[in-house]
Amino acid sequence: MAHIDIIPVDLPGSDSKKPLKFSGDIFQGFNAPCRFEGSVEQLEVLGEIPRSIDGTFYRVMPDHHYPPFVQNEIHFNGDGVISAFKIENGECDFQQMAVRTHRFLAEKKHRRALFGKYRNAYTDNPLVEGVLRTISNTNIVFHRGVLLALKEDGPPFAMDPTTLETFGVWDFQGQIKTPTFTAHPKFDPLTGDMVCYGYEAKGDASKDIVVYNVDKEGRKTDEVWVKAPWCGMIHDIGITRNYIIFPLTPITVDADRIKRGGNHFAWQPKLDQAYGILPRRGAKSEDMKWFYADNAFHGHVANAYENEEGNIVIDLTVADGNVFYFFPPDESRVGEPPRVKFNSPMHRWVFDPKAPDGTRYKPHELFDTQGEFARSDDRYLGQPYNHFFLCVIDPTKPYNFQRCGPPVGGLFNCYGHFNWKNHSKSIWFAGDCSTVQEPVFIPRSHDAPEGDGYLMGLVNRLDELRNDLVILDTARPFEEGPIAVVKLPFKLRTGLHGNFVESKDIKEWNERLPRDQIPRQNVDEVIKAKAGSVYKDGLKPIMNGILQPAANGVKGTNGVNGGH
Ligand SMILES: C/C=C/c1ccc(O)c(OC)c1
Ligand SMILES: [Fe+2]
Repeated sequence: MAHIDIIPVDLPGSDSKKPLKFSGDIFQGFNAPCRFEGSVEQLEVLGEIPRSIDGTFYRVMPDHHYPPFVQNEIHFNGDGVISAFKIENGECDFQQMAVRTHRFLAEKKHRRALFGKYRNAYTDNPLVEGVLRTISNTNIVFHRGVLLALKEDGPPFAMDPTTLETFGVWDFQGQIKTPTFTAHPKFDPLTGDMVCYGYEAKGDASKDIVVYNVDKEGRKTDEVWVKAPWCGMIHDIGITRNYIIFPLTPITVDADRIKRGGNHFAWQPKLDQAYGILPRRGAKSEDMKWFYADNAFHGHVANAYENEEGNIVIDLTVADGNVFYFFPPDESRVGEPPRVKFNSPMHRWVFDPKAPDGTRYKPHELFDTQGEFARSDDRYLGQPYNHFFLCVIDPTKPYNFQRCGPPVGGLFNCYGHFNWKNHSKSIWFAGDCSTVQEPVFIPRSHDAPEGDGYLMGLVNRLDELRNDLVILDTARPFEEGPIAVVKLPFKLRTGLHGNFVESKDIKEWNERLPRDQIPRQNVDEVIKAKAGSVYKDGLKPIMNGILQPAANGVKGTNGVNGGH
């Protein structure tokens, strides 16, 4: 009788011809891989999309293209995929494309994962030593005719707003070459300036922060290098007319932990939170001041401004524990269950920019709600304002655990409209099988009052494994529900940030900056390994958590079988 050999099972990421298989809890239920690129014209619309909405809602989600080979992989380490909802004449067309990062292209060539842990190059397959490993999965912004897909560990990738084609790394015409660039640049509506920065700007674990101003003509007008009191995450900032505020979160970076193949970040339960204050124009390194407050975890900034006394007001959600459970403290005991419930009200801080470095503060005021992903009317960015919007967690509302399982991506079950003026709240509950993703605010018209317009965002229908794009009218109580629901015939995944871009801005820039004049990256060139980048200290990359000292002067081998 014929004998059938069973082929031994290879490690994921090996050269075997085994078909892809995703396993592990970050790929379950609503967060099952999407990996879709393409378009759907004329999505089904319930209700009516206001005809005055003429533009595209771009948003980004992490979506691993290949199954990871590292243990305890995290959602934040997935390839950036851009979804675009183009709205015109009451209709909506959908388009989706992965950002062609160097990492994505290198893995695509080999048809498997080659990059290891989140922000840890020591865990990569030696095949891709020195290849740029950022994945552009955190924000997507429009800047002078291009979309910039952003992740704070690397430079921006530019894309075509119309086709979602990736042009390549964007260095602002050679003006910005630092290795890291924030996912939260701020656009001042009064001056047209872009305020941006990079932390860990001199490599892993460096305390150096670089801060830039790019003016409305695209010229870099300011560059200042400052030091943080420790190397920690600076994910988002606030700007006022004259200052930049840098929330520094007590989640820190340790070079040795990284070299051992550990996590990039670890939560520090005993460390303060800090706020760096820097003048926006003409600042020198020594102008940076740091204020401190008790340990807590920063969410996103709603807005910031200077009040009549010349003090800095900054509003952001702040949680009372480590929201990033996947970056536990170094000393945390194995098997200790991560905390899942936090208080995360909107915090208002009022800082005196003339107070001495090291001054301690308490929150000035709290807005009683539980939420994250604050948005406000971008026409008022950096100026006195009243309206903000949040993804809200209302634990008193029902959740159908039986049908939906654990709420993937967090139990944000409402959109909220808040007003500082009278502390009013208006809340839409998305339903007992639904959660919501970060919304965008669209003004009703250019001269509409602050906060008057529409809130647009993706709802996860956890029972149907589908997304809806909902539109709420901010002039009506949110309790009345959306005025339009755009039905996507399939599901995406938990996303991060997005922005709405008006069609007229895209058209105008298509004329100012013809697409064929934008240089394109060369795929073969960008995925070529640039040897010696991170391993120069005598260590070679590790796989599956095992450190391997490099043989004298010998670089890592070809990585067959995952390089173990
Ligand atoms: C709320 C999200 C924050 C965030 C911070 C750092 C990251 O690398 C990231 O990747 C998707 C997300
Ligand atoms: Fe963010």
